[in-house]
Amino acid sequence: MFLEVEIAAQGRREWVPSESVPGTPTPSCETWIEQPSPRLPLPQAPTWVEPPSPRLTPRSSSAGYTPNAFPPVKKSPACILAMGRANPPNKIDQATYTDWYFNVTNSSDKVELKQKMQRICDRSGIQNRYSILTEEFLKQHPEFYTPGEPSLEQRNAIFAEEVPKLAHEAAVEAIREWGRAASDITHLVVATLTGVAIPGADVMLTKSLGLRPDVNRVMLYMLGCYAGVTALRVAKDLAENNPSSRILICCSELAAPTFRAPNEKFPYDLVGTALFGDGASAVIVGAQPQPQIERPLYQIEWVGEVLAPDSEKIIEGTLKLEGLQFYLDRTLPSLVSKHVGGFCRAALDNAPEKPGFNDVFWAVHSGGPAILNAVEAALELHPEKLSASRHILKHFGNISASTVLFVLDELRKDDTPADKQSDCEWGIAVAFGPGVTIEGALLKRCK
Ligand SMILES: CC(C)(COP(=O)(O)OP(=O)(O)OC[C@H]1O[C@@H](n2cnc3c(N)ncnc32)[C@H](O)[C@@H]1OP(=O)(O)O)[C@@H](O)C(=O)NCCC(=O)NCCSC(=O)CC(=O)O
Repeated sequence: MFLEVEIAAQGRREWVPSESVPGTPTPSCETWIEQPSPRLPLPQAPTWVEPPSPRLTPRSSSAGYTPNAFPPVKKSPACILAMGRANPPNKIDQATYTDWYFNVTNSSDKVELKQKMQRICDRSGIQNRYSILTEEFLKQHPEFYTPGEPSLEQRNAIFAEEVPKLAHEAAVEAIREWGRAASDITHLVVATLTGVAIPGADVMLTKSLGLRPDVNRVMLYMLGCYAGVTALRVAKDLAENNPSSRILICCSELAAPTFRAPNEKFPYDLVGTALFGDGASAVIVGAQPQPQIERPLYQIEWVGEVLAPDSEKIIEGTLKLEGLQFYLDRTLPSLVSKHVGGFCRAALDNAPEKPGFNDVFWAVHSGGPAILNAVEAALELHPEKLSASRHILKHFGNISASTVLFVLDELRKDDTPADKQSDCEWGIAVAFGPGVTIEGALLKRCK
């Protein structure tokens, strides 16, 4: 217990422990019980015990995965109303990337590591990707690849500008397609794994896009590659609970946080450096589309996520003075393979006909060829089912949270291999990331 006492000599008042004030009785437990404070009521016996949630029950396998407690909303479901994407202008040629990377980081003498990198690039399924990291940029920022050189502060300062800039471009494209004014956006959901800024990219975007100052913002920092679907989940709830709302989602990702010189101690760095690319995606979500003005693309029927048991150490990011260190365990593809089936089955069971895996269209996070192969094999998918995911991997690499939204965007185009899936009414967007988390959305294509 503390008492406020006057320290006369210094003319000020201070809070001191009651034991140090002469004449103050030491409070006993009984004293407290006799004089309950209205601000600290004694605990009451609980009258209602919450049943255990099936989403929080640890499982040894997803075979017994049961859908979560949120059934699809039947009235005014949220729809994707428009989509946009953006990449920086600098295009990487994957075939020559290894030479470029080892030259620019002054590491060409690391012959074995260079050969390993070439093998990873050759097997990456990537032809091109995009990056803000040009040779000129790196000349100005040697701290990005000088071993032991702190670079967190410089990286963050660059990301604080580049992340909203890229998101802005994607958002402008989405708003243009949507056909309404930016000031009609009521909510903004921004996801990124690239740096931390205060205020964040949500504030910069509000200003640069001319959104209303009272736009309601949600910032999703550091989730990982599944955040594109998390943003859809958040937007779905917002749209369905506020039918006139219009939610702008922006995912903006750069590969630069993990860029550094190759190091024998961290072989998984090579995997990230070979796979990750830069890109931003934007999506506008809303319920009750306005006839003649808004053209819904996909209805978001159900969204959910699940944690794979005991998998916290499979994908780990550590923020260091030298940037973000991203550990990717080699068992990730087999872990995805083990759990994706149960999750996707539960998701599809929310569709009226409970369609089979080959009866729907697929937007799978293009995490790497081994991830896509694992999903294809586990679900026994026909090869064309992942054509949009492989197309995005080939032309953009793994763009973290933006990837799955790039794939969804690709799936609505007529002139790509993805059009083989265009006659499926129902589909799934599914992504993976740290946790290990699997997050997915059941979608219905709008005619
Ligand atoms: C890296 C690959 C492209 C390599 O292709 P293959 O598997 O066909 O080829 P391969 O087995 O010969 O592997 C080539 C070389 O890479 C090495 N290698 C493979 N995976 C590795 C890993 N995780 N860590 C360190 N090294 C690895 C192999 O040992 C081999 O080295 P050597 O030749 O010397 O024997 C593929 O394995 C892949 O797609 N892996 C999954 C990548 C991944 O984890 N993606 C998710 C990113 S995280 C994400 O998307 C979510 C998020 O960020 O939130």
